[in-house]
Amino acid sequence: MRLRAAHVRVRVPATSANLGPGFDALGLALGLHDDLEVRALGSAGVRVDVEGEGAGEVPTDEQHLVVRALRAALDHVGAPQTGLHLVCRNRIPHGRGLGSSAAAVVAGVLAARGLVGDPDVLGDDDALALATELEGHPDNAAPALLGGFTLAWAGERDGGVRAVRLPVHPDVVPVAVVPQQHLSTRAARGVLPAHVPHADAAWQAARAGLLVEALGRRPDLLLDATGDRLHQGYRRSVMPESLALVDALRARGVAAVVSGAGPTVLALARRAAAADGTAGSAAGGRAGEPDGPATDADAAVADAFGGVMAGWRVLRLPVDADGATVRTLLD
Ligand SMILES: Nc1ncnc2c1ncn2[C@@H]1O[C@H](COP(=O)(O)OP(=O)(O)OP(=O)(O)O)[C@@H](O)[C@H]1O
Ligand SMILES: N[C@@H](CCO)C(=O)O
Repeated sequence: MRLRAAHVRVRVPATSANLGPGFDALGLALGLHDDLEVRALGSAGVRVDVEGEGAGEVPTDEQHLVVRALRAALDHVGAPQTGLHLVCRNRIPHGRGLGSSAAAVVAGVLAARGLVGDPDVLGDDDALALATELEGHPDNAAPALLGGFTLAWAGERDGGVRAVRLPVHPDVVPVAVVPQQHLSTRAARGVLPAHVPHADAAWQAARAGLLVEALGRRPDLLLDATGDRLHQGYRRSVMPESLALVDALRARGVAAVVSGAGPTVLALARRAAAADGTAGSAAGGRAGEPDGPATDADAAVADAFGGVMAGWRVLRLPVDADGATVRTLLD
């Protein structure tokens, strides 16, 4: 096995996992992306340049998550290691529940796919298995890789990770309400109990099934379909403001959930019937950030803030239908 390409460009979407009832299983790709450029160098070693999210915070050596995933993928397929120069242009906030770590892992795996340049190597199944192994759970990795709304599970016979894409109704607009506060997934998983009541598991199973129907064909059912009893309540102590916002939005009829391991709140809103063309967002997203169409949740989001959540950003994002992409550059 040899490397057939020396310069590749990768784009990976943000993702929101769980979506309420689908803990560690359901996920949605969002129109907010990290871009990565990788050059294989003749010399050994690694150089990492980071712009945007994570700049000055993430390691810029062999410990960088994209580098670790890329090297793991090269080893996995028996390709040679190489010197690397990475340029990371990051837009996905870190430690906020928008799948930044899965995006970094998937970016590294797809960069390896591009460098190897063999269509039979590191296909989607293999890439998902490897990304899941590195990330620990598949619910962000699957939509980051495949795009859209995904369901991931462990196969009955071999335990291997599988994923399918499910339809999303075109009226659905995900609205991410993103705090400044970081929370690591590790910390948010640390407060979960080892066991949950059987009645809660049964209650949740109905909602997880309903969510597939609601997101695909019946957005009017999204409020019922996004209920959760298996993780969000247990996490209240480590993200009280997020859960207060979820409660306030749900009380106003908005299908709000904790995005991934939080603390971002995700509302699965609907495109407003008569879009008023209003740009901007309830709490003022930053210049240059994506800002989708007006939704039926905008007034509730503005109202639920109550003036106490300064610094939170509201991002109306499209669903990303493409998933991760890799291109080989000739130079
Ligand atoms: N683009 C990146 N480059 C390098 N390291 C990254 C990158 N993105 C994330 N990381 C690492 O992953 C950490 C965040 O991962 P974590 O799983 O805690 O949160 P998340 O992935 O943003 O949220 P969630 O898993 O709940 O969606 C960062 O603090 C950083 O160490
Ligand atoms: N299912 C995961 C998503 C975060 O990566 C969790 O909630 O811990």
